[in-house]
This record gives sequence, C-alpha cells and structure tokens, in this order.
Amino acid sequence: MPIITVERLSKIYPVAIKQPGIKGTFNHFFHRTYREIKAVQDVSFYLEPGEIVGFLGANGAGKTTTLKMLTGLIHPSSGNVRVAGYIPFRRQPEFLRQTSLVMGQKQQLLWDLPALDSLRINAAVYNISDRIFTERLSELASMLALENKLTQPVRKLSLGERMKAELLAALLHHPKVLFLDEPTLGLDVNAQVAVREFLREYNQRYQATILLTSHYMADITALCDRVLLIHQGQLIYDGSLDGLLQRFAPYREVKVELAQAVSPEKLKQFGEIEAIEGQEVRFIVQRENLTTTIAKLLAQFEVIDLNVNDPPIEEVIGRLFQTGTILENLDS
Ligand SMILES: Nc1ncnc2c1ncn2[C@@H]1O[C@H](COP(=O)(O)OP(=O)(O)OP(=O)(O)O)[C@@H](O)[C@H]1O
Repeated sequence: MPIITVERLSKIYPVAIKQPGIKGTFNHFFHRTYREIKAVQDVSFYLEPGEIVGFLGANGAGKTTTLKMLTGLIHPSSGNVRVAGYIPFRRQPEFLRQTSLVMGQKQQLLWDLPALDSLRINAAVYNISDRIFTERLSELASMLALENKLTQPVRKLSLGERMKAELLAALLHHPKVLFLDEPTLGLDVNAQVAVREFLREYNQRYQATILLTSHYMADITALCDRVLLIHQGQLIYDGSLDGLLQRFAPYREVKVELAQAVSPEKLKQFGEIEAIEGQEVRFIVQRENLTTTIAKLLAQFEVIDLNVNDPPIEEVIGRLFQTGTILENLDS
C-alpha cells in the first residue's frame, strides 16, 4: 500500500498586479486585481514505503510547492494528498511525528547555540525520552561523523557540518517519510558524498521513504532508481532514470580518437562538437543518425578508437530544462 498518495493535486497562487505610478498604487490599495500562477497542475503519483524517489524539474517548475503541500505547509487548491495515512494540511501531531522536511536553503537549528541545545528542544517537542534521545543522538551523530561538533555554536560549523546537523535534527524523531529540498545545495564534493551516503544508510536501516529534489544529478543517480519530472507544474514523467534518458535524450555521445588532429570545420558535419582535446573529439549525434555518422567518420579519417555512450545525465537534464526542449521532446 502506498505511503504517499497524490491525486490530481493543483496549486494556484493568486498574485496581485500593481500598475506603475501613483494611480497604480492607489488602485492597488482600493481595487486590487489578481492574476493566477498555476504552480502545480493535476499532479498524481504514489510512493511505496522505503522508496527513494528523485523529484526533478527546472527552476520554477513546481517542486517546492508540491513538497509544501505534501508537508502541510500550504493548502492545495484542489486534489487529494495522503502521507502516512494523514491529510498533511491538518498538521495533526501524529502526522508531524511521521514526517520531516529539510530545505537546503533554510535552517531550523539556532545559529548562536550549539546544535545539541536545539536537538534537546526538538526532543522535548516530539516527546522523546532522555534514554531514547541519548541512543538516537549517539547513533545519528556517529552515522554523520558529527560526534565532536554538536557542542559548538552552529555558526562555527562548516556548511557541510551544518547540513548534517540539520539532518540529525530532522531525523531525531525517526520519521517514516522524509522530504528533502536541495539537501546538498552549496556543499563541496566530499560533503555531498557524505550526505548521500548517510541518506542511503538511513533509508536502508529504517526503510524510510524519501522524496528528494536536487540540482546535483550525482545525488539522483546515487540514490534514486525512480524519478518524477515536473515541467511548468505538470508531471510529465514518472519512471526509471534509464527510461528518462531514453525518452528525453534522443541523442548519444560519440567519442573518437583520430590518428591526426583535424580542424573543427571538417568535423562539424558529423554532429554537434562537444569538445576537442588534441586528437580526441566528442560529438553529440542524434540516435537515428548514429550508424551513418560512424560509417562516415571511419571512411574519412584514420580512427584509433571510438566509443558511443549515453550523454551524462547532467547534460541531458541541462538540455531538457532549456526553454522549449522538453516540449519538443514531448511532441516527438
Ligand atoms: N508564494 C507564492 N506566491 C506566488 N507565486 C509563487 C509562490 N511560490 C511559488 N510561486 C510560483 O510558483 C511556481 C513554482 O514555484 P516553486 O517554488 O514550486 O518551483 P521549484 O520547482 O521549487 O523551483 P526552484 O527549483 O527554483 O526552487 C513559480 O512560478 C513561482 O514563481
């Protein structure tokens, strides 16, 4: 049975329009007019317990709005949501005990206090006994390698340590469902890897369900077998990461090592040149032109080595998010 059920969920934000000038300001006060922003439109999906699912979309696609409705921070305009058996917007205490939201750009830990003090407050809020608090603290701090950091004021922690402390605070009550909005934002590569490894371990240890947004594709490839793709408020893909590449990357990367360097002018005819490093050239070639392009390359040049790969996921998603590209792919 799904732990998260989202059915025909929509959110429309009314936004007041203000014309410039004094007349505009006057009208703004007395005859305010509004336009509608359809941030989320008719979105449906289900998550099974223990799944880690990536939630992808360009800036402004509707990810945060969806997460806010799933955690009960905002009310849907229409549709149904159930998380762990609860309607999020009611914000019942039992719902809050089963879920947690971590936003990379917001923090719950108090800046000037040691994280430990904020964690004690959380323990009191969630009614966690001293014994369980000590047990969980020691387990999570060791999983996150934070043992020596919790007594320092939060402002003295590095960004990565702070994010790990935020995760500790969010997980102290052992939620069944964890919503993560850009948990690795701004972290260096080592800290990103540490956060990812922790999430994987936590998910395996407690079968927690995780819905995760991230602009770092490494987070998604490392953690998520399944992804949801949202575009202009609509869910346009729900499936495996490989399936996403097949569907939205109608091209492949051809890497060829030539016996002699060849000018870019001569190479242009074979496809879009991604990079030239000495005698090594990387092209983007449409899938349907792949065999003819390779045949032409082999006929015209002395080729030492040739590889065909799916382009890196970052690249596919980057292209996908460029205006219009998603819609072109949807039409085809
Ligand atoms: N409180 C609000 N009032 C009006 N419009 C809003 C509000 N919050 C978000 N929006 C608009 O709704 C749309 C979806 O925004 P949302 O923050 O959900 O996108 P997102 O996918 O999380 O983007 P990002 O990756 O940039 O965080 C955007 O057009 C945004 O401008």
